[in-house]
Amino acid sequence: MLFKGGGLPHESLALQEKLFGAGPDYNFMTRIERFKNSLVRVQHFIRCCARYNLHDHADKKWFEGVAFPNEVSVLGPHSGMFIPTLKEQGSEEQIQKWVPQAEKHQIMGTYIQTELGHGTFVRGLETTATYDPKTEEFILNSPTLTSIKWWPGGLGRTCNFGIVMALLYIDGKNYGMHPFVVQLRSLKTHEPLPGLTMGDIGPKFGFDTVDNGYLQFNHFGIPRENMLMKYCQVLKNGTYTKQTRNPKFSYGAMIFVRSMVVYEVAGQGLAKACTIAIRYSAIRRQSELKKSRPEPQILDYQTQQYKLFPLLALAYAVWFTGVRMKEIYFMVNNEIKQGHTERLPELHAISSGLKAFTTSMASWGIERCRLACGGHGYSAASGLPKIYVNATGGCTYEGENTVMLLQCARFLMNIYGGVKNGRRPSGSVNYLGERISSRCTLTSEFTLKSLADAFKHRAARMIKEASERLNRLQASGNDPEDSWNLNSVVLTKAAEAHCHYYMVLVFESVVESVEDNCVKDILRQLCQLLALCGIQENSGDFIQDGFLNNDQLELVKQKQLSLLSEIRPNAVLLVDAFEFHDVQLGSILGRFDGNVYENLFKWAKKTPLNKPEDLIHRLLR
Ligand SMILES: CC/C=C\C/C=C\C/C=C\C/C=C\C/C=C\C/C=C\CCCCC(=O)SCCNC(=O)CCNC(=O)[C@H](O)C(C)(C)COP(=O)(O)OP(=O)(O)OC[C@H]1O[C@@H](n2cnc3c(N)ncnc32)[C@H](O)[C@@H]1OP(=O)(O)O
Ligand SMILES: Cc1cc2nc3c(=O)[nH]c(=O)nc-3n(C[C@H](O)[C@H](O)[C@H](O)COP(=O)(O)OP(=O)(O)OC[C@H]3O[C@@H](n4cnc5c(N)ncnc54)[C@H](O)[C@@H]3O)c2cc1C
Repeated sequence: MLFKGGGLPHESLALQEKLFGAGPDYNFMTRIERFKNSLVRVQHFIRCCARYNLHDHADKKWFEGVAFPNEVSVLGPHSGMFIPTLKEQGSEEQIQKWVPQAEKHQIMGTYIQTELGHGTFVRGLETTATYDPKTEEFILNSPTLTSIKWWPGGLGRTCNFGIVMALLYIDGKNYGMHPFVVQLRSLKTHEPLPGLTMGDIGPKFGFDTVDNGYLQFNHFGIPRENMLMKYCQVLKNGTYTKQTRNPKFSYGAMIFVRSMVVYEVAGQGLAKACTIAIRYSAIRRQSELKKSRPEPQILDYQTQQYKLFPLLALAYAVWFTGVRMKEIYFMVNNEIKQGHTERLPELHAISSGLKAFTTSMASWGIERCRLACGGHGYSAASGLPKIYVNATGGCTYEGENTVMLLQCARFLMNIYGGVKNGRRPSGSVNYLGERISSRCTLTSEFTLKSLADAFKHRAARMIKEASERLNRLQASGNDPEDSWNLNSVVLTKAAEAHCHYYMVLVFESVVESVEDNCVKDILRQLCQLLALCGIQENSGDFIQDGFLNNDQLELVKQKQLSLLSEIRPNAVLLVDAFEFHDVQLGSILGRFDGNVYENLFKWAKKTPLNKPEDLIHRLLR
């Protein structure tokens, strides 16, 4: 079982629940109906968790995949950010107080950080939490219009609790950003508590099932015990204490979600889109390949294969990379819990870089899948619009992608600078300490090692050049900040090259680990295609320093084209192997039984615009 691990039993359980599998069609609902319908499913999900004894995060995730297909429910911020932040940043006492209630959904929480005026620049956030030793309270306040909290999922109508990130002030001194547990709504009436102005921020590009909200504090008091105090404490008399700690620990929730997004959002979204487009391309017949012969499946056109098979390879690559990213997160997080924080900067860099690289690629790939489905791809019946709006949110939330690439680049520059001063890098950047061959070893055999080496060369060269350019900009009189900005396009490209290499390397290692020779051969073809397409699309990067020559580029093109024919017989099986149930795809084009046309017709007949009593009918009569 290449993909699912222990998931199937929970998926089957979820599929037995009538409320999840059937019910009203999402595409025919208004935004409010979508939101209400999601809340109904949230409540049912909570009942199911109790009934089936689902406590483990991973088990719940399998269930959620069926209960909330291609959408985020209010449980996302609750279980993905509120609970993890309590667990990671709360003292033992605080964990005991809030986590059990949160896990039983007796309280529902969210993560409240972004403000109207600032999302990216966390140090620019303005909400204040001022300690008053007389009342032993923190007074939360929104001093400006731009300080109003804006965007948190579930804040608008649903959540009664939140973790608020605010600037801690004691005796007029600013101690920086800290997390506070805040009760937002009455547990009896569900009304916002006095001193809070809150609501939903309005319709969005997607995320209709989540009430992203706003929140304004008017000198709102919370008990001293509500600051999360694992790493820092404010004593009753206002004394501030902290353990020797990295101040970036309070950014831990962001690292967690970024690490999960690679698999949960980018990997799943692209794999679903490929499943839909490739299955449909095997059903759809159009035009003539040969005169007087039956119309071919559109998947037999080389151009269609050229559109879709590189995306299929990418979907496998992002999936594997997402699984690896989760493993790294849990490994390094365990080290950190034991006091070893050395790998935090690397974790921050790789999770930021991969979150950005994979969500951008997936977002672009899902749109290409839609285009590859022709007219029917544009219909909501394809399921692709919903998958797209959900996945493309990942390019912005949890750190805007360009900003995240620059964070990754910052780490790469630090490491490269260290190497110049004789330090040995390790982990995901150990190659920066190697002597990189300037001669390309690619031959027509295209071994995975030689392909990965080509990406290693490209990443190492681009990082080196970005670093040298930065130094030159400074040497010519620019200050460090201006030099950084004047170099930032080059820096983002260096970070992308690093992430691209990492992804090829992960895919290569998965192929090498497979024992079944048949599966191994097929995965090798996909991995080759991924790498060859990467070389061709970025050919300038590979020829700029003479690493690759024109003859080799021609070989790359030839091999790419021959791989398309080699992959064709297995293409549908390769998407079936993701094992998405029809409920999870939400697509008529991607139905497992291939019965596309009959169901498109049935679906169109159900559209609300066809209802006879409709106002439009009366207007047109
Ligand atoms: C098996 C499975 C198990 C579990 C799965 C269960 C649950 C999963 C559930 C959910 C997750 C999965 C999927 C998600 C699905 C749906 C998502 C649903 C909803 C969406 C939620 C979205 C929520 C949000 O968006 S919350 C708001 C997020 N906001 C941001 O991300 C803001 C971005 N900005 C920043 O991060 C920073 O401010 C900045 C990095 C841009 C700041 O830069 P600046 O240069 O100003 O940095 P400084 O603060 O000064 O830092 C200087 C040094 O510190 C380093 N640094 C920065 N950040 C970090 C960090 N986080 N950690 C470590 N180090 C950091 C920085 O690099 C500098 O280092 P240097 O050494 O000085 O160079
Ligand atoms: C669907 C969704 C859900 C969300 N959920 C939550 C939530 O639950 N909780 C929460 O607190 N927040 C949430 N957010 C907010 C989200 O985290 C922020 O929108 C995100 O971090 C981006 O910040 P921003 O909006 O300030 O973008 P901006 O920083 O204003 O970005 C605008 C442009 O400026 C550029 N830019 C900004 N800074 C730099 C820089 N230093 N260098 C180069 N370019 C730069 C960016 O690249 C981008 O092109 C959510 C957002 C969305 C879309």
